[in-house]
This record gives sequence, C-alpha cells and structure tokens, in this order.
Amino acid sequence: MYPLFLDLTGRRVVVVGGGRVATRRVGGLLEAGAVVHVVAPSVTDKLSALVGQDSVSWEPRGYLPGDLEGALLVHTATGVKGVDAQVAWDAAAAGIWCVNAADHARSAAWTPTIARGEGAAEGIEVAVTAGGDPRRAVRVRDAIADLLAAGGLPTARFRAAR
Ligand SMILES: C[C@@]1(CC(=O)O)C2=NC(=C\c3[nH]c(c(CCC(=O)O)c3CC(=O)O)Cc3[nH]c(c(CC(=O)O)c3CCC(=O)O)/C=C3\N/C(=C\2)[C@@H](CCC(=O)O)[C@]3(C)CC(=O)O)/[C@H]1CCC(=O)O
Ligand SMILES: NC(=O)c1ccc[n+]([C@@H]2O[C@H](COP(=O)([O-])OP(=O)(O)OC[C@H]3O[C@@H](n4cnc5c(N)ncnc54)[C@H](O)[C@@H]3O)[C@@H](O)[C@H]2O)c1
Repeated sequence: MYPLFLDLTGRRVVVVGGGRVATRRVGGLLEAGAVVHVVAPSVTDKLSALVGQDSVSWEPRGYLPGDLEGALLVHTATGVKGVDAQVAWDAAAAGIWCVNAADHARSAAWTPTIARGEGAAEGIEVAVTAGGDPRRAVRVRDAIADLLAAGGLPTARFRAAR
C-alpha cells in the first residue's frame, strides 16, 4: 500500500450504497471538499439529510454500469458482495481508484482511520492502517488522538498554518 493524502476539492466521487458505511464515507469525503454522487435504492436518514447540500446528489436505484463516469474515486459498500465486486471491476477497467468495503483483497485503495489534532495540535492528521484489521487500527488511532490531546507529541510549528 502507498499512503497519500488526496486533495478532493471539487473532484467527483461516486459512492455505491447508502447504508451506515456509505454514510460514514460520504461524511469524510465532504470534509475533503469532494462532489459526491450516491447510487443506492435507499439511504440512511443521516445521508438523506446531506443530499440537500449542493455537493451531494443521490440516484435512488441500484448500481448500473456507467454510474462511475467522470469519477476520480469510488467507494462501494452495498452489502452485496457481487455488486461490490462488479463496481470494483468496472472502476479498475476505467482506471478509477475504488475502495471495496466488502473485500480487502479486492480493494484497490483502503480508508485509514484518522487521529486529528486540535488546539496546539491543529493541522496534524495521523492516518492509521492495520493491514486489514480496522478495529485494531481504531485502537491505535485512539491512543494517538489521546497523546495529541494531552500535548504528548512534538507539535510545535516550523511554518505558518496553511
Ligand atoms: C478504518 C475504517 C475507516 C472507515 O471505514 O471510514 C475501515 N473500517 C472501519 C470500521 C469497520 N470495518 C469493519 C467493521 C466491523 C467489525 C470488524 O469486522 O472488525 C468496522 C467497525 C465499524 O464499522 O464500526 C468490517 C470490515 N472492513 C473491511 C471489511 C472487508 C474485509 O476485511 O475484507 C470488513 C468485513 C465486512 C464484512 O464482514 O462483510 C475492509 C476495510 N475496512 C477499512 C477501513 C479498510 C482497512 C483499513 C485497515 O485495516 O487498516 C478496508 C480494507 C477497506 C475500506 O473499507 O476502506 C473504519 C474505522 C472507522 C473509524 O475511524 O472509527
Ligand atoms: N469497510 C468497512 O468499514 C465496513 C464496516 C462494516 C461493514 N462493511 C461492509 O460494508 C457492507 C455495507 O455495510 P452497511 O452497514 O452500510 O450496510 P447496509 O445494509 O446498511 O447498507 C447497504 C446499502 O447498499 C444499498 N444497496 C443494496 N444493493 C445495492 C445495489 N445493487 N446498488 C447500489 N446500492 C445498493 C442499500 O440500499 C443500502 O443503502 C457490509 O455488508 C460489509 O460487507 C464494511
């Protein structure tokens, strides 16, 4: 795996699925400035509330080939392994990065968990992966977040905040 932080400002991201996992992903994508298009027969109330925003659209139906057009990145989390595999396959064929929430071995990209600093640690973001064991990653993330909050890491700036 090759870690990167992506500037998604104004970039189109397609999310296939509208459940708990998709809702979490849409939240993070919006924070990163992405323009998000959701394809799912139904969405959570929380996601439905986000669909009112300019940067989120929702196609209320199942996935169809062609839905990924124009996307830079795709997340698929339908709970139907065959559909997620199809989306991952279509994305790969189109040269689009795809996170497959159902199958780490067939996921071209993985979502890390993030510890974000506040106050004196504002601007620090530590992304954690645990090789495909997300709850393990979350525990390490929490420990780092605690350290950041307690001032236990060297967060002094050498450049002005951007
Ligand atoms: C970090 C986090 C980011 C996020 O989702 O935002 C994330 N998963 C989180 C939570 C979580 N995931 C799962 C559970 C249920 C409990 C359990 O199974 O443990 C919970 C807990 C919950 O949901 O509360 C199940 C699960 N996850 C994957 C599979 C498929 C597989 O393993 O093959 C299955 C089995 C599905 C099934 O059974 O069908 C796959 C992936 N999950 C990843 C990321 C990538 C690997 C990152 C890494 O390991 O470093 C990867 C490869 C791809 C991706 O999805 O990006 C997020 C923590 C959010 C936070 O920050 O709090
Ligand atoms: N990677 C992770 O972080 C993680 C965590 C937990 C679970 N999972 C996996 O993600 C899946 C989804 O989890 P969830 O809790 O969001 O499930 P969920 O059942 O709440 O949501 C599934 C969503 O997919 C939609 N959907 C179903 N068929 C579809 C289709 N053909 N096209 C488009 N959308 C379709 C449904 O309408 C619903 O909105 C789980 O089954 C599991 O495989 C991944």
